[in-house]
Amino acid sequence: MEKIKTDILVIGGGSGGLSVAAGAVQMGASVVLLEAHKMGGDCLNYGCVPSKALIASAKTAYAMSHAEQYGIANVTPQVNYAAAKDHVADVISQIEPVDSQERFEGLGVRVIRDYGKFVSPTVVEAGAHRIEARRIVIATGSSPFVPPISGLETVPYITNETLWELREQPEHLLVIGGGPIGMEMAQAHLRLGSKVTVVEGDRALGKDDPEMAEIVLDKLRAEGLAIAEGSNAKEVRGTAGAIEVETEDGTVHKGTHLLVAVGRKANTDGLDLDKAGIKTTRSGIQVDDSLRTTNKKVYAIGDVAGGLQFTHVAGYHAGVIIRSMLFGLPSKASTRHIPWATYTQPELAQVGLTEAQAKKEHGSRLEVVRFHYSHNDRAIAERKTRGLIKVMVAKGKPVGASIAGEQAGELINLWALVIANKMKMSQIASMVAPYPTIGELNKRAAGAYFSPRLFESDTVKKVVGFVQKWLP
Ligand SMILES: Cc1cc2nc3c(=O)[nH]c(=O)nc-3n(C[C@H](O)[C@H](O)[C@H](O)COP(=O)(O)OP(=O)(O)OC[C@H]3O[C@@H](n4cnc5c(N)ncnc54)[C@H](O)[C@@H]3O)c2cc1C
Ligand SMILES: NC(=O)c1ccc[n+]([C@@H]2O[C@H](COP(=O)([O-])OP(=O)(O)OC[C@H]3O[C@@H](n4cnc5c(N)ncnc54)[C@H](O)[C@@H]3O)[C@@H](O)[C@H]2O)c1
Repeated sequence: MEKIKTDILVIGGGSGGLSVAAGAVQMGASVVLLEAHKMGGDCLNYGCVPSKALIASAKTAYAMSHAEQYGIANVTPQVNYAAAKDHVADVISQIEPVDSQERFEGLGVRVIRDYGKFVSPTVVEAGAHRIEARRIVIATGSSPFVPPISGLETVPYITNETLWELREQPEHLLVIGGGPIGMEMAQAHLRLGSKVTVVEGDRALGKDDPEMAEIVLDKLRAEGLAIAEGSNAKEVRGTAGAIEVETEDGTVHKGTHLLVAVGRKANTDGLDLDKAGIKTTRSGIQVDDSLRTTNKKVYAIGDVAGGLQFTHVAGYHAGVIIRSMLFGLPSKASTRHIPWATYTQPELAQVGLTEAQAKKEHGSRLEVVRFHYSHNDRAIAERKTRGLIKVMVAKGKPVGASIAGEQAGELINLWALVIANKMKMSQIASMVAPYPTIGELNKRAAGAYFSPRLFESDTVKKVVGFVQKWLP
């Protein structure tokens, strides 16, 4: 058994772990990184990257069959599902070097490709290595949650881990779960030519503002997606190619393939957390505001910490703990300014408070401004007028923004900056945006906030009238 002493030990080489390792080693700490499976974790190998690559194939197919509105004949795309998966694999391979063992070793990180488990509060064992560290970071991510649906264990089903290996195009894909994974993959498959049925126990895209989610769901339905909401899957049966999902109300949905996307389970099994005095909750490892576990020398970040589960959150967490681990400075994680986006078309994005949350928090002080995509010239030119931006404002400052529409995931960036820095609506209104861009929507939302103050105010009218009388 090789004994290693290090400043920082990172368990898990995904979005969170790699960010900590790269940052810490480049600032002078000695770092050991354990990765039991693939460098890059879920995002690169089974999550964000492959899903967005498949969405790109699906968008292309959809554009080909909906070209007529631009004066180009519609064509039926000849989809080669296996080739689309080759495209997905190629995209992963282009990004892979950034997360590779070679790159991290080049930075000075000692990378051990083995599974880590605690043997004491400051010592972790990984294969033939025993690593003692001053600070330990658990960044082991999450895995697909397999729900206790009767019969599921007997039926072949796909998760986000196995979807990318599937080469035969599903004739009819059944999706259990209408969250971001379910809806992104449902629309992608629909546009690639599969029939798709989503079975959702509650409300599809249920973590987002219902008014905004409905804009996206309307479009998905119009494209031909079958979405059964309020339909909890109770039983699954059948064999490969002939699968049935029965919901609690007795409805039976039939399909050829089944994708299960009902949320995530934190990867804590096998870490022997009890040997290090680390407690867990139902959603993951218990952490305080500074992302410390119940063992003060151990931090947990990213999906395993059980909060918002996004790559940019794992990266943000890395920054928060580097400040405290390397410089001993107080550092707290907040969720207030964290945006997210779902990459259906139209996209759905959120930062800060939703309208309902803002009403609860700010009551009568809250003003909600809305601006529709149908008034944006670029959206009209592109024929992408389905969409809405909604900004929640309290005392002149945005406290939340929700966007459904073309490039919502890009547009939300501005509001993430504004909310993170507690900026005012007047600062957005003073921005000059190039014409004609979809991005003008952001400025027009600020305009919608000020318009009534300027154009419907008797005082303004009186002042202008008075000045005009006297101006030479
Ligand atoms: C289909 C899908 C699409 C997604 N799309 C997006 C998106 O568009 N945008 C977005 O922001 N987020 C997206 N996400 C979420 C994103 O992938 C995760 O939030 C992110 O990967 C979490 O990073 P992490 O570092 O916490 O965990 P991971 O990236 O999963 O990394 C954890 C790593 O730890 C390793 N590991 C686990 N246990 C051990 C152990 N004991 N010893 C050693 N190594 C271990 C694992 O092998 C893994 O490599 C998506 C997720 C899925 C499933
Ligand atoms: N664009 C992105 O950033 C992106 C994309 C995909 C995933 N992700 C991340 O991955 C996480 C997990 O995504 P997800 O979609 O698996 O989870 P989710 O928790 O967001 O959604 C799961 C859905 O499944 C439903 N459900 C649960 N049990 C059911 C049952 N028996 N029958 C029918 N419906 C059932 C739930 O009501 C819920 O709506 C997300 O929360 C997000 O953090 C992000």
